[in-house]
Formats: sequence, structure tokens, C-alpha cells
Amino acid sequence: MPNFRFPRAVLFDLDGTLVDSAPDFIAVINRMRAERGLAAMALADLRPVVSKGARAMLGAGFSDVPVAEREAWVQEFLDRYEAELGLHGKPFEGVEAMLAALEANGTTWGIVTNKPEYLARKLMPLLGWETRCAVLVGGDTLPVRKPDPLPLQHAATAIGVLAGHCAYVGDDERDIVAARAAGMPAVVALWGYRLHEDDPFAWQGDVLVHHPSELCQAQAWPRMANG
Ligand SMILES: O=C(O)COP(=O)(O)O
Ligand SMILES: [Mg+2]
Repeated sequence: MPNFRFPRAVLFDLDGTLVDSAPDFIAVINRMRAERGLAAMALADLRPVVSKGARAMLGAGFSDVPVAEREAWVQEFLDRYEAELGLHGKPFEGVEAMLAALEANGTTWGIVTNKPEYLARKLMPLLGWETRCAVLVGGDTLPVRKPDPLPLQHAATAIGVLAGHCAYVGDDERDIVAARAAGMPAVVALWGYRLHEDDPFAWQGDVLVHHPSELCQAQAWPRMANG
């Protein structure tokens, strides 16, 4: 009878894994579209690229605008998102119960996102997570971001856990690439955002989960290195 245990620590991606932030982002894109005389875009058309960051979202929202011109809109997009932060987007259904299960089992948890750190930090008190999240690494905390493994390794070091004792949960291929390169067991969050052509079964994650509630069970987590 295998002895299932919760990991000692878990790091999470933010957008598309813990938080359904697409409703905040569609509000921003559609305000920018309206100001430029364009009709509203459907949430379903933005959702697949939300985990790919601001530039990808601007690309989806303004595909006819040259990349160089869109680049000048990145800060405006982030400023407007900051104003919209958490107004529409919420944790995915089941996330709060999953975090509570981790905490009840003594698992430390934190966040490694590619979102700028100041925006991710601002979201924490809005979600009531500011004292519960043990470490937060953003896309600009270090000189490199996911899929580079360094942000994940940096977060594990900050909470005093070896990479092999820490799982990483993410919804995008670069999350799984980063976890594998960091030596962390990788969990694919299938409830998140991805392109229609993406095949998460080909990402070589250790475990694929359809709903956060599955992660309330110790046996759903990858088998961890001893420790
Ligand atoms: O804002 C981004 O670049 C995506 O954020 P994520 O890494 O939390 O999915
Ligand atoms: Mg994501």
C-alpha cells in the first residue's frame, strides 16, 4: 500500500492556475478597443493567450496593429489592468479548498508567475493570500523568467526547500518546461488557459489534473523525492 503524502512545498503559476484573471483582462482590452473605435472582443478569443502575457494579449486584441506600435501600449495595458485588478477575476472554483487542504497538511505554498511582481503583490491582499503565500516571484523579480528554471529554483531556496521536494503547478507549456529544468515534479492544470492547438499531454508533466479539487487528495500529487 503506497504511502501517499502531500508535497513539502508547492509553487503555483498565477494566471490560469490559481486565478481566473481573463475577465479582468478582457475588460482592459475592450476598453482599449472601444477607445480606438473597435467593437468588443469575445472573452473566448482572449482566454487562450492569457497565460502567455501582456504582449500576447495585445496581439490577440489588436492583430492588425504592427508589433512595434503595440509595444508602446504595453505599459498602458498594465496600468489599466492594475486599476481592474481583481474586480472581475477570481480564484478558480475549488482553489480555496485546495489551498486549505495543503495548509491543513503542513504544505508550504507560494507563487511563481511571469506577471510583473508589483501587480502580483497587489493582488495578494485582494484575495486574502498576503500572509498565506510564503514566497512570490514575478516575471521581473530576476533577470530571467519562465521557461527559465531560475525563478522556480529561487522560490524554493527562499522557502528553504530542495527543488525535488517541491511541486510546480502551471497551465502553460513554459511552466512545465521550467519545472522539469528546475528538477521539480510538474503538475499540469488542465482547467487553465491554452491555445486550441496546444497538447498538454505532450508536455511531459508528471501529473495532469482537470480540477483543483483533485489536489485535495495526497494521492493526486506526483511522488516526491524523499524528504
Ligand atoms: O502575466 C503573464 O505573463 C502570465 O502570468 P502567469 O505566469 O501567472 O500565467
Ligand atoms: Mg498561467
